[in-house]
Amino acid sequence: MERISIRQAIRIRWGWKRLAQMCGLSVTDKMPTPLASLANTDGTPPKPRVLVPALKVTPDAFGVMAWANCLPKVGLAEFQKAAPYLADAWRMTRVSALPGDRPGQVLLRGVRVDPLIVPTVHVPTGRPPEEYAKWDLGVDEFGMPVVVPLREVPGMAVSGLPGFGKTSCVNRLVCDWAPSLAVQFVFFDGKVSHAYEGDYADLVQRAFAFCGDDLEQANKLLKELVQLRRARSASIRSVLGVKNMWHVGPSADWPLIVIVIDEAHTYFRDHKGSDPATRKLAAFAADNARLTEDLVKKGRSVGFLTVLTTQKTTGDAIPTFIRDVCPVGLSFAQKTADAAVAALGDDIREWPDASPVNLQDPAYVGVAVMSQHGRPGFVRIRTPYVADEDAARIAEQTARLAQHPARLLENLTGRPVVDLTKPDPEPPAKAA
Ligand SMILES: Nc1ncnc2c1ncn2[C@@H]1O[C@H](COP(=O)(O)OP(=O)(O)OP(=O)(O)O)[C@@H](O)[C@H]1O
Repeated sequence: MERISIRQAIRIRWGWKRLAQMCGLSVTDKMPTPLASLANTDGTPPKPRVLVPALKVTPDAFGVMAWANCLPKVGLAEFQKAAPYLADAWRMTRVSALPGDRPGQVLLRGVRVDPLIVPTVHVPTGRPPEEYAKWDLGVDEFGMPVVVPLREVPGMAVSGLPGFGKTSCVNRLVCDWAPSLAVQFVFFDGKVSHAYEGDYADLVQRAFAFCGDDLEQANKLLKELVQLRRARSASIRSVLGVKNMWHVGPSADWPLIVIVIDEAHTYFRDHKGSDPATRKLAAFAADNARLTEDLVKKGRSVGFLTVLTTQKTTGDAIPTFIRDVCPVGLSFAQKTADAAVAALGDDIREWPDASPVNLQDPAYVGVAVMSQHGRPGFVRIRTPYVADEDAARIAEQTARLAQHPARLLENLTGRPVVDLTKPDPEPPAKAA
């Protein structure tokens, strides 16, 4: 693939001067340079010069990256307008024009093969990540890496039809972060009753707690987590000396707690019926939603990140008061436009090309849609597959790093984590 791209890059470089002029990416400079004026001794008017943007082309497996310098009246907008013609001339599936690495530069990304339909595999290295809370998701439709910073993010919702890669996507995050002592995991898997049955059978070794589809057990574990959240909130100033953990970053003593709630609808779904058993389930579901809301709404500054995955993020699956406070939303294929709106917000209606409804073809297993960071619109991402053996290897290698954050906090404060059933402790009296 790369060899073909090298040949294409050479052809692009050779033909650039002519093509740029034909695509309107040139300017005519009528004013002679001082050197031309000096050289002009016979008095004839100097010829105008045609300037084309300088171009540097680099090939890679998907196609080429080309950096072009802007000229007067030839800027990003002109390159964006010319992109479809460049794609045809360069024999590319798509060419995009983006701002370059520095002002006055434009990056042209040409892809020969569509990166979205080429499945990729990620083999976790087993080394701690260089940066905390950085989520490498995969590549976008132009083969460019997509990274989501999850610092200060309290929650995210991953949705999509069954079998389109939600679990594999979350697996990657867990495998990449598992080698760090500054991250602790807890898994809820609403699809199974016991950890050994489901997708988390191997990863569970790296978690400090696990819960299956039992609503009562989930309620107990969520209560413990809220208890821990409250204990952290009460002691963060005295232990870390700051009000927000992200100002100092997570550490082995005060780790980032990643709560993965897979098949989240299991825990929150409303149970209709008047018999005592159904009423009990409904009460647990309502309480689980309330506790999860607490973790998402109040957990950010004390180091909680809640990851909810479900097939549909409509209000009946994840209560809207939880979904709407998750700043990051990712959607794999969806069946209906309403499901796409629930997952990605109303804006997706204005970007029909990017809608996850178009991803129902099996070629798009592992492809997700996310809103662009700091820009309008949406990005489609090819996420890599993480093999079960690799996930198992990482979990086994890092199992000894799993520690209960409540015990870690008790070591720091010398006090047991407060009981949720007791009222809030009085705030410490202000120093005179
Ligand atoms: N990124 C990917 N690239 C290629 N194939 C993938 C990818 N992710 C998943 N798959 C394939 O799809 C199958 C189902 O993936 P996964 O379990 O992650 O889906 P899911 O959306 O979590 O489904 P469910 O909702 O049923 O749990 C995997 O066994 C794998 O074969």
